[in-house]
Amino acid sequence: MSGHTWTTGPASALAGEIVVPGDKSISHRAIMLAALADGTSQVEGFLEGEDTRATARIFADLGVRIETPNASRRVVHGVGLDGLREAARPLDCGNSGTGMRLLCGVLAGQAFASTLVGDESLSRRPMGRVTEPLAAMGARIDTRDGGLPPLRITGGSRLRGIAYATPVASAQVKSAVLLAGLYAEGETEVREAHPTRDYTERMLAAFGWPIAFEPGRARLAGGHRLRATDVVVPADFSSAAFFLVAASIVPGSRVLLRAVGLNPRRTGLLQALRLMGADIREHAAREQGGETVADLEVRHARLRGIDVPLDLVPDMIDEFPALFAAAAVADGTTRVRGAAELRVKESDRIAVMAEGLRRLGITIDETPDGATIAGGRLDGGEVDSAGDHRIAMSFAVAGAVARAPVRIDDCANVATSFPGFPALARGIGLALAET
Ligand SMILES: O=C(O)C1=C[C@@H](OP(=O)(O)O)[C@@H](O)[C@H](O)C1
Ligand SMILES: C=C(OP(=O)(O)O)C(=O)O
Repeated sequence: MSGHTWTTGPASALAGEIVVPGDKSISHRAIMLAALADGTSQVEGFLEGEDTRATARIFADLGVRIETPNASRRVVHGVGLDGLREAARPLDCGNSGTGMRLLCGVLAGQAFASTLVGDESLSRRPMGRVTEPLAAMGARIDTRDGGLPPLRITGGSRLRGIAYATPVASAQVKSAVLLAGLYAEGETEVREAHPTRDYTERMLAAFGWPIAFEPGRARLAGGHRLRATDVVVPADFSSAAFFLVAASIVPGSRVLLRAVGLNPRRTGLLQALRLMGADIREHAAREQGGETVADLEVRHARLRGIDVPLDLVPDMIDEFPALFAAAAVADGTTRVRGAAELRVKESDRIAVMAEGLRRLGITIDETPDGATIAGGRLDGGEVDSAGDHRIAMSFAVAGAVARAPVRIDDCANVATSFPGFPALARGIGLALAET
């Protein structure tokens, strides 16, 4: 396991080629759909993170045989849509909102009861956003304190399809409803005011389930089967993001990130960084497992502050901690609005980033749905990641251009999405020590 405290020091030019691990969103979904399919599926490029391993462990607890012939590969012996068995213990989603919310949809359709639990952070995250539409479909799910985990899903309910307009831009909510829709009578439709990542839709289609989808709308009916399919998981853009920012801000840098997934619903940060003046080029764009991937070459550039366009927000929702780090060292002011969702992630990412950047001498004003960040020179100091993987990695990157070492506390959860980050970071020249 990676150390719990990191110290980063000033870095000179970053250089090298790296391959970041597999996409977290796709890895979760690959296990879930392969488990519910008829036949055996291979998953290649599976993210060996704690979040996605928790999902695989849960399906094993539900009676699915999952083999690990080697790291980053899973062989999933699907049990068919109605082949899951009641687990002998509560199902532990760990730190993963994606795992818990998508599983809610799957488990609402089972004949048996299940309990979903999570770690301290996940136990504070809102689940009403999935339990409410699932209840409207006929599911019975009990929560703690009006919407928090643990979740007790009664099972055995007859589900009915619904037409649902999501009140928050959330691929997790959309996916939970669509997955319950597999078990529902009639048609299930989800509409979104702001389109979100469409991996559930794409993967359902790849597993042979009839589904119609376009940005902002997805529609399917119950009563079909999933057919085993091999899945190739591309490298996670959200993990690449830290290196895009690092190489952009450290003078003299040139870093090549190989075969990064560039689903348009994920690459808002790429556009935001380019608006800030970043020099990021895409090479050898190609298809891999139904997704576009490309090699990203990033060179140092002088960044300037921007007003982050509102329509980019859902496409970069996990990248705001990294964007805040870039904004902190850019010339001028960066304004983020329309990003209230950041307050209900693994931590309150607006508050935790603001607190840490202030400790490093940056002026930042919080608003309920964003922040105004005055770019400047970072001092050294001590910051707390609040156990949030993306905050820890963002400060590790920011520390490379601070005047003095930055100590980052509570970094163990980086293993949830990006095991091996410290070694890869050191490999391109970041000075990162773990204790
Ligand atoms: O569907 C997914 O795989 C995810 C959706 C997003 O969450 P929301 O649906 O809560 O926006 C994102 O933050 C998370 O990291 C992964
Ligand atoms: C929000 C995240 O994940 P999840 O919701 O799955 O915990 C994330 O990885 O930044």
